[in-house]
Amino acid sequence: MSAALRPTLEQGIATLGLELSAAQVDLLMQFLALLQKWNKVYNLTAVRDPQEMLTHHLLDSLAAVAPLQRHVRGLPRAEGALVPLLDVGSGGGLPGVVFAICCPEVDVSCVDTVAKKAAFIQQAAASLRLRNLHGIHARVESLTGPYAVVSCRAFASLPDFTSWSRPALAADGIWFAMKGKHPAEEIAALPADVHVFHVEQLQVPALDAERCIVWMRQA
Ligand SMILES: C[S@@+](CC[C@H](N)C(=O)[O-])C[C@H]1O[C@@H](n2cnc3c(N)ncnc32)[C@H](O)[C@@H]1O
Repeated sequence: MSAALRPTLEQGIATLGLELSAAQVDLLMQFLALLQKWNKVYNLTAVRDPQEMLTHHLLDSLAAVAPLQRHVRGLPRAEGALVPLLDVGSGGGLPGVVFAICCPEVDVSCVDTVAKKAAFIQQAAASLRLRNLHGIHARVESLTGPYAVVSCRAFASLPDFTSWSRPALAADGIWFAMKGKHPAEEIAALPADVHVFHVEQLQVPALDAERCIVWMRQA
């Protein structure tokens, strides 16, 4: 059934200007199928309609891929070394699994307090053969890094996200928070030692909604 959604996915990828191989598109479709299958058992996301899963989850996460790639490709790193990224409160793997599929140069750890969600990520890593994807069952507050990038989507307020994940962030790392409309009040509530250096507007294909990435670093 989800094969019928492939043209919409491919159209979205083209609109976003992403250069993904046919194998990566296959993996995104397989991930969508896994999410649909295991959502019935594990209750991974409230979104149940496959078309809506594609637009609200996959395309929404894909909209953040080019900004992430731009950042990661600008980082100095030894040849073959992967950039460690922690996706906080990843739930059913959004955006973490999408990042692992689209950015092989990034090593993605998805942390969630709910055991079955972390187990789903481990299962997805095994069945999609993604060696750069890991599920961690923990509270983010208990993790230490260092991660060069700490991301989240639909997780918590910016003050909570940054204070809970600060021990996991590398000294020169960045926070990458996916948000709806510009979160001016949350930004105003951040402590002085968290510096917002960019709020980047995103356009999600086939979704008429406001989206942005709040880029932050330790001041
Ligand atoms: C609203 S869901 C968002 C899931 C996913 N990021 C998405 O965009 O669909 C928030 C997730 O954060 C997890 N969570 C809440 N508090 C957490 C904590 N302190 N550490 C790690 N995960 C947490 C929840 O279990 C839940 O799966």
